[in-house]
Amino acid sequence: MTRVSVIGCGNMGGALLRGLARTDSYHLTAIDLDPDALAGVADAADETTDDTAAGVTDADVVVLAVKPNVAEAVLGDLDLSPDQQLVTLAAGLPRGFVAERTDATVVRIMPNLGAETGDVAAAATTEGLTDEVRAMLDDVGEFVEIDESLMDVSTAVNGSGPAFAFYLIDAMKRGGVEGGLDPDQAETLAAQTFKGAAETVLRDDRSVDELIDAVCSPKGTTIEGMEVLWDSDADAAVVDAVAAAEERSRELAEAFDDE
Ligand SMILES: NC(=O)C1=CN([C@@H]2O[C@H](COP(=O)(O)OP(=O)(O)OC[C@H]3O[C@@H](n4cnc5c(N)ncnc54)[C@H](O)[C@@H]3O)[C@@H](O)[C@H]2O)C=CC1
Ligand SMILES: O=C(O)[C@@H]1CCC=N1
Repeated sequence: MTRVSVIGCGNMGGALLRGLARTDSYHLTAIDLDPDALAGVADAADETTDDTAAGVTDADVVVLAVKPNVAEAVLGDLDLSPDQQLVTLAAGLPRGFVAERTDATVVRIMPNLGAETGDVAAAATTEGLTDEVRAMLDDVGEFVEIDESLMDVSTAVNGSGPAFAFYLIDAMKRGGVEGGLDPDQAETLAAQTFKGAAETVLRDDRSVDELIDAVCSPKGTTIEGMEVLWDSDADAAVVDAVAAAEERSRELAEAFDDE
């Protein structure tokens, strides 16, 4: 059983804890200064504490899931040994910045909120990635190994990506509501449609263009909607959103270069 301590049990740390708790492979310690955050993950964790130093002592893997601007202070409270793994997931926080402040083996990852349901899309730096962390990421979804230079774009695509997907689901829902569907039913239909389409892209050998073709019957309904999308800048707006998030990740990283 791998002992995992998660420091910072907010949106991301909480999702990871709940995802790992779905398996029986982990002893989970939740660490946070906020009692409400600890109460929110009490069902998933085996232990909860606001004592960071004590909470990480016996951990095989320590996950640093606090905001980037408090990471340095938290690292100062840790005294980890070389046989421990430190997983950092803060946007923009360079792996080297963390590695300079701990004796533990450090890997940088960019997960997303899908961890909660076992559907994470995560990227991990090849540097510092161990089989123990690979197994953890496997247990909460899918991951790819990348060079750290690609972490900013990964942060945009799969870290921020759920927000972009929520936005698109909401637009689809709005279309349904405008056509007269009940809002709850429209949300179910829109969200389940995105889920099914995502599964198809992941499992089917056909390209996205071929899959679009498979939905478009000749002179049918879909082609009418696709013509509207192809004539719009919808795809360019999504590409721009990814670029803006990527740029912000770079800016966050620059703040650590100055130190
Ligand atoms: N929210 C998301 O979808 C994703 C977030 N991330 C990264 O995860 C990190 C956390 O983000 P969120 O979960 O969204 O933030 P959050 O604000 O929801 O959670 C942060 C938690 O850290 C706790 N905390 C603050 N100082 C602490 C300390 N000294 N010791 C222990 N706990 C402390 C807070 O009480 C809070 O519960 C960030 O670095 C972010 O870049 C990465 C991928 C996705
Ligand atoms: O918005 C953020 O900065 C964090 C990192 C990726 C998702 N949420």
